[in-house]
Amino acid sequence: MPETNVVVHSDASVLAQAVAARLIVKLIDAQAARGFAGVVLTGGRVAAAVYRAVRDLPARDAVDWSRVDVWWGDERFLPAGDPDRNETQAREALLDALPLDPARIHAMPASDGPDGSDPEAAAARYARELAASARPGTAALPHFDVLMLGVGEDGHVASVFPEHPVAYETRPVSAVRGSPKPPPIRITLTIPTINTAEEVWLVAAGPDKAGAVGMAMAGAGPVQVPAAGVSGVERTQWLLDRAAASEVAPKLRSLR
Ligand SMILES: O=C(O)[C@H](O)[C@@H](O)[C@H](O)[C@H](O)COP(=O)(O)O
Repeated sequence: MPETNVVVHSDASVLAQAVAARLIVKLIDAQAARGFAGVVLTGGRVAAAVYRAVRDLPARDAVDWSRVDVWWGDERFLPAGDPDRNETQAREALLDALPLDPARIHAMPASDGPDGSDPEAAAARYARELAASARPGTAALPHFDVLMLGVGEDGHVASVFPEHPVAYETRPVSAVRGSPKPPPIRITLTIPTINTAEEVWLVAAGPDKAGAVGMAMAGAGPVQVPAAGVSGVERTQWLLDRAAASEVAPKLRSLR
């Protein structure tokens, strides 16, 4: 039976440190169990703080980074190297400091890549890349040990926005046009794909996220609040600071 944990930390800085430590342990355990680990990164300020905390933790060297597959949950559809790309920000905050196998860093296509400015073609390309790394016996997806998500003020996760057509998508990867959060064109894993991850971590900090987090945990619909529609096969972790947890029913919290 999948479980849901809610862990509330005192502030955004402690949250980032705690999530970084949790991620390192998760990757170590995954490698001990299966020899490799798959992590799905996201974008945003909270995620970037976690990446910097991982970079600065000496325990990071306990992970065999050469056997970690790095995927993205979503990407802003911009030219390669654009500072607003989630890949660019993750590389600057963490990945460039790690002895990763470049072939195991699976960035989503850029808008100046092989598919040019066609986000649908780029989304299809990423779906093929996922399928090429799929677990034996599954159709289309690799094993994601942990899939990280930020939470938007409107309740979006990755680039699945409330009431947006992408919230109904069942294909593994989708283009997103008209994103309410700039830039307007993105690529995203869809909710069904997100929900194949062994663990889904929703990481949120600050009072502006309290409403979305509160609604998601109070049973809002997944189209109105996409954060309500995600869960890990084994575990869903809500990793919050006190401000983001301020509208979560006290009985659902485990204060740290
Ligand atoms: O491309 C993006 O912007 C992210 O993938 C997005 O889903 C982000 O995680 C949330 O909007 C939270 O962002 P903050 O942590 O900056 O609030």
